[in-house]
Amino acid sequence: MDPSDQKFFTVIDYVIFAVLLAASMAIGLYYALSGGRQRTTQEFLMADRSMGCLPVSLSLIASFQSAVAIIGVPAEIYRHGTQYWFIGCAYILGLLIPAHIFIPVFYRLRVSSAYQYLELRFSKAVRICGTLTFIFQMVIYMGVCVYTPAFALNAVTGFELWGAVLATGLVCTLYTTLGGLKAVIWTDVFQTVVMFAGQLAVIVVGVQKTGGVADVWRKVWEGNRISGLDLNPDPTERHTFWTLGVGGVFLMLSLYGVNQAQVQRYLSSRTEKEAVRSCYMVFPSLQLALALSCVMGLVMFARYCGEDHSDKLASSSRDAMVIYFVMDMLHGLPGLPGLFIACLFSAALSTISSAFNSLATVTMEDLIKPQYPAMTEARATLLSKVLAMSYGLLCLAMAYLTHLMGDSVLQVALKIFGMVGGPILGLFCLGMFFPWANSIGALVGLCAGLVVAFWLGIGSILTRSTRPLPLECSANVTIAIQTAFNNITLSQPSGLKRFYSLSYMWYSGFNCTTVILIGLIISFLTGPTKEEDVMPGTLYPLLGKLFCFLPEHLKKKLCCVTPLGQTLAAPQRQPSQHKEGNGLAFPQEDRSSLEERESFLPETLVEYETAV
Ligand SMILES: O=C(O)CCCC[C@@H]1SC[C@@H]2NC(=O)N[C@@H]21
Ligand code: NA
Repeated sequence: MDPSDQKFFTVIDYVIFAVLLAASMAIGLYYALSGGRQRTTQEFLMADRSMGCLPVSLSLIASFQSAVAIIGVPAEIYRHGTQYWFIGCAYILGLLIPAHIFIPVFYRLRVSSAYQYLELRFSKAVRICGTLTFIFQMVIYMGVCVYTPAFALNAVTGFELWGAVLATGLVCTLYTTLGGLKAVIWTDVFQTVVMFAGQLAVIVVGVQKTGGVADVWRKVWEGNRISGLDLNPDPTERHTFWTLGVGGVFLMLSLYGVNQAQVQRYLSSRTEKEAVRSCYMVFPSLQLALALSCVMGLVMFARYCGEDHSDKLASSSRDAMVIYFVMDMLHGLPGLPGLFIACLFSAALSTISSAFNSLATVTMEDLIKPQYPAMTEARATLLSKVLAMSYGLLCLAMAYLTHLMGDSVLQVALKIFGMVGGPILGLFCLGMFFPWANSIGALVGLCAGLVVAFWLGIGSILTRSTRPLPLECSANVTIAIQTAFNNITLSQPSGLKRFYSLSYMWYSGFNCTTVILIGLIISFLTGPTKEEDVMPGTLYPLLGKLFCFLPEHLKKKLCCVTPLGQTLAAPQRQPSQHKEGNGLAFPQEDRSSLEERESFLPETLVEYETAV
């Protein structure tokens, strides 16, 4: 099927795509004109802290399930087999730890941005560095997310590339700017449904066109795409149970534990229990999303492995071949290509809108408001909208930068999370689990972690050794030859080369550990913080729980055993606060008022304790 002459899209397909954009716009407009009409930052950025756990859980998934996963994961499965599916094992701890450690800490401090925690625990400088690192990470990630669907479509169907990027970027910027977090969450819900529907349609049609489930399974099995449990402990092995199941936990924590986009959703929940429940509800839907994209890769393998499509497939980039497969399956079924396009752009829009909104929030809360505490609510809300708009335009520029990256988009996205998200995760862990850590240690730890992360990341790109091609799709090659082929041990890299060949799935864990180690060493060298000097509510007694077998007096000396801080009541009005309404008051109070607030036990804490 030659892309040029095929008429891919009938009118109905364009209509479906247009309906998706229009529906997203409508939701944005609805929230701009209803409720508080987005007149306060409390509503615009925090959805009035009124959200239920179902929309929040679907929005949590949508934030980091973009076209990158929908295109990148099937391409991954097609080339390397189902080893990647083991990342699903990382979802267990990757969601339990955020639910029972990070959410309680953030929720009880009643912060609006995750980085306020860093000021409470360390200092304003640490907060600003954390915020800037987050902004850097999300701006690059946004570029990948806008670019992926548009580029892949253009490569296969000639679908107007920059027109699609502009349409996506503008529609997304508009409804995010108009409707705030409420609009972003509800469009995420709608877009997640479209995302699942589109992938399901491709799988059903694909299986049916490839001779049914039995045939698909046989072809996939013979092409040995079903990877077994690979327990190879070698950390330079790209995908094994350890790199995905354990390394993946750190990746998940950097996203679902401390990433502002997710923290903002937890904080927009009605109660702490709702936030914890929404985190639990992410698990089944995330497994479903992973299964859909993996099965899509298997069906694609079954479809093409027998026949020789390698010339056409090889011509387009590895990621675009997924679109090639989809168009091959769906063309001639009016409406379905349009549904998949809508699915692709829904995945992109829901991620980009979350990124815009979280970027506007942290820029407002962490960089601007502390400088202008007397800013009026109206001006602050207007500025937040201007920020959402400007981040939208910046993202289009980043999309062009992605054009130059060239690697598989899934790999690029996961590397960004590992290189930048890992150190941020390390910063929060340093603050929450180690009472001795001080501000200097945190700052030096973060900087050192970022330097090492970029040294490793860039080093791995520059020294990318041409590993033996993975199992090619020649079904008739006997497994013996394949395994022999795969076991060709390249001259095992040594020293620095070995360091550069660390699997990218270990980046999050490696960089997080670097920040913690360096942060602790510097803290001890510059005078460790005493536990009683730490702001209450900013420590989690992880070490106390891990060493629960130690006698009490040893535990007291060794590590913090203070129970987790209590839910602090809604922040009192402060003289410095602006006149209208109680905007995003965050705990700038001095220690005394915090202790005073600690005195009573607000309902949410009791509720939470009984729930868990
Ligand atoms: O889809 C993307 O935009 C990024 C790729 C997936 C990011 C990680 S992988 C583990 C977790 N599961 C998801 O669906 N997203 C995150
Ligand atoms: Na998404």
